[in-house]
Amino acid sequence: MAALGYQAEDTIFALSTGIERAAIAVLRVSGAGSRNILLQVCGKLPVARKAVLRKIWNNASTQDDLLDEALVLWFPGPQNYTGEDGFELHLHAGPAIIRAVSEALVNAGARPAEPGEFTRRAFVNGRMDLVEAEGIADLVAAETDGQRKLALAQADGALSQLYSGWSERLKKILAFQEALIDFPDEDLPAEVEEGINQEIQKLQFEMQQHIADGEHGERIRQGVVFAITGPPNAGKSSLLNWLTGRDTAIVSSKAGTTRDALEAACILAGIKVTFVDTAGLRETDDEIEAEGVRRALFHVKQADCVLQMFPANEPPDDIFPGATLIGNKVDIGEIPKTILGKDVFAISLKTGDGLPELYTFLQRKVEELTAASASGAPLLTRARHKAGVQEAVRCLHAALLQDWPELRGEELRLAMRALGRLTGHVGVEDLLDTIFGQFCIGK
Ligand SMILES: Nc1nc2c(c(=O)[nH]1)N(C=O)[C@@H](CNc1ccc(C(=O)N[C@@H](CCC(=O)O)C(=O)O)cc1)CN2
Ligand SMILES: Nc1nc2c(ncn2[C@@H]2O[C@H](COP(=O)(O)OP(=O)(O)OP(=O)(O)O)[C@@H](O)[C@H]2O)c(=O)[nH]1
Repeated sequence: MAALGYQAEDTIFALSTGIERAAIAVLRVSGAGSRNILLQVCGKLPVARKAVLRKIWNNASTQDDLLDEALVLWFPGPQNYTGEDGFELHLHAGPAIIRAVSEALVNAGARPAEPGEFTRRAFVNGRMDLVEAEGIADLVAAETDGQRKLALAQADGALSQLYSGWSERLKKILAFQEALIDFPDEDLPAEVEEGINQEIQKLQFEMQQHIADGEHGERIRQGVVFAITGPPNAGKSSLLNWLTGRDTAIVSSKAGTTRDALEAACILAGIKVTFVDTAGLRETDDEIEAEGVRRALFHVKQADCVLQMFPANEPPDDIFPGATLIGNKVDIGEIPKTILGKDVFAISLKTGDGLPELYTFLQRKVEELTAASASGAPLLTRARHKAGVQEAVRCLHAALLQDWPELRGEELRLAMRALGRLTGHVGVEDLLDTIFGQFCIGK
């Protein structure tokens, strides 16, 4: 199973806790040499899976170099995270202690782990599939409640079950299909073929629905993007600063202050939301400002939602398709209730008028953009999953068009293969370096 250059037989170690100042540091060790290495640094094997207080030595047999007194956990394989022997040292987190104990582990035969190598071993040893492993990476990186829930469902196997459930159903279809090939002369009822077609169509529909809902999963994982646009001096920077509670953007009364797109993120309704404050949109001879306007248009096109702002007494003539209209500075002038039939939020960033209503609206919008699937099925979260499911849909489509049972069976097998590559049950050696290289060290 191991990819070229991947050393599965080494015993690896890493600092699994953060590198900033902390009270405790966990060094995690995994691999066949764990037992001997643990004996060398702490003398005696603790009871399995129980925390015990032990002295840590450079070499326990001579007891001449005491490094720390720490909690030690012995995790014999295969019933543990990686599926191979391992242990943990919960040390006092002084950098000198971490360095000295790391050196002792190297002296005893361990080597530093590559990013994601513990989880890669868990995958290689059959403790989890690829989709679950990706869920663990997302769990470690989760900053918002939305990301946490999504990653947990994935790490717990909900998404894997969806994919392996589809595989199982394909396997059944294939079995019926084989029966049609093997017994062409037996009068198999016409319903069998009809049933096969219906089941393929049903699968295809569910997969397409999963891809469509997947946009929400990708938004939860990567964040929703709101572009704030409008003429110079509308108050875009002021809105951005209010939304994020920080002085991110320069606010000034000189029109054209914001020339480049400025980004700031906050958490709304449990979701990461990035607001992009774009340059004021206007005709300009200034080359730098013109570039700013070009970038603004780019961000507006990319955004999940556009907030189009204008100052009192200057309602826009054009509305971006789908934009939410916000009229600012209601404290100094007129703001129409609607423009071209669209509702307008009248606010004042100076007095705070209308801001609670706008905030509630933005929360609703975020919820709408990241809502769970109607079927309750777990959401797709990555481009890799989307590509895999799309490939399976393509094969099912080809199978439906295929009259020859043998060729149709081949398309069904290709669809199964696409799903198998998702969970890592078939040929993924070429993918592993890319997937696990994105993890942090110690995971
Ligand atoms: N100190 C510490 N905390 C940690 C981890 C760790 O490795 N060390 N984890 C690591 O990422 C996570 C917990 N994940 C784990 C997953 C499985 C097993 C494990 O030993 N599983 C066995 C036995 C299960 C049982 O006792 O019920 C198994 O599944 O067979 C341990 C930790 C989060 N917290
Ligand atoms: N009276 C009043 N002034 C406001 C309000 N909101 C913002 N301003 C002022 O309007 C000016 C422009 O605000 P900005 O937030 O810099 O506007 P902008 O749209 O980012 O402008 P550019 O950077 O030029 O694109 C500043 O002097 C703000 O203090 C408001 O609700 N009422």
